[in-house]
Amino acid sequence: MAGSLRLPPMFIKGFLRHSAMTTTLVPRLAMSSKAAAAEDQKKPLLYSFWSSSCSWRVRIVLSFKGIPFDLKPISLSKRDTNNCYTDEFHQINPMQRVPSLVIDGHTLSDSVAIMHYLEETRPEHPLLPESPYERAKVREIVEIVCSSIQPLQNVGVLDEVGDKGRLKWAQLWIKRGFTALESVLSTTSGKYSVGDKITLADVCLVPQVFNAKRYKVDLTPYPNIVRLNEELLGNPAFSSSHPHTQPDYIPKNGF
Ligand SMILES: O=C(O)/C=C/C(=O)CC(=O)CC(=O)O
Repeated sequence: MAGSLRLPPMFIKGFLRHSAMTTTLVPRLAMSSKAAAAEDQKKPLLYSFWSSSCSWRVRIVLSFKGIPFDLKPISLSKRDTNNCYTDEFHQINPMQRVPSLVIDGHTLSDSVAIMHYLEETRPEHPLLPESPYERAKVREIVEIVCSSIQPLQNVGVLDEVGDKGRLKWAQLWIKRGFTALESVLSTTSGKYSVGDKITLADVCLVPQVFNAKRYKVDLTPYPNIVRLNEELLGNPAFSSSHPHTQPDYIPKNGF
């Protein structure tokens, strides 16, 4: 895992705000300037927004696999000047949302595609189990979050729903999906969502719980989800990439 993960979050946050926004703090401090320049050249660039659950998925995978990267904040809000709705950003992400990752000479978009690319090209610290059955269960959980929950409650959809109904709408789809997830997890989970190793299922679960809290969903009916979320937030790959550690994080309404 990335060597920066043991630094206190406040140090990381302060450093990121005033530096090149890289997650490779400790390795870089120990590097010669020539080695650091070579490292910079091949480092992936992640376009990310602090509150985007899809961006957090990719940050977790990069951290878990120990892949150093640079980060460029792109906002999902039209009110911000660095928003994703510019012609320039359209060239990077045709859906005009985050995340996008520039890596190996390619520009990739859509968090699930990016996660699989990283898993296939950087198999160290695997995030898919070996058994086909367990892989299928991981993919089932990934699908529940990434197809049946998050797309129905993302900011673009909620903006269309409007201020009056947005909280109720977000809660409806999160609760529906969490009821299914809770049932799946009751048969698949060990220490983590599928067995005792961290997988892509966990990578998708934690950011979705963050969204659930944001939209004030009562998590009492979902004890497995709550237990797994607490366990995973103790892992450095999840805590170091948390939205509240991001350089573009703006505390708002206590969230
Ligand atoms: O890359 C994806 O899988 C999806 C991205 C989005 O829907 C944008 C986003 O991050 C919205 C959110 O999580 O609030």
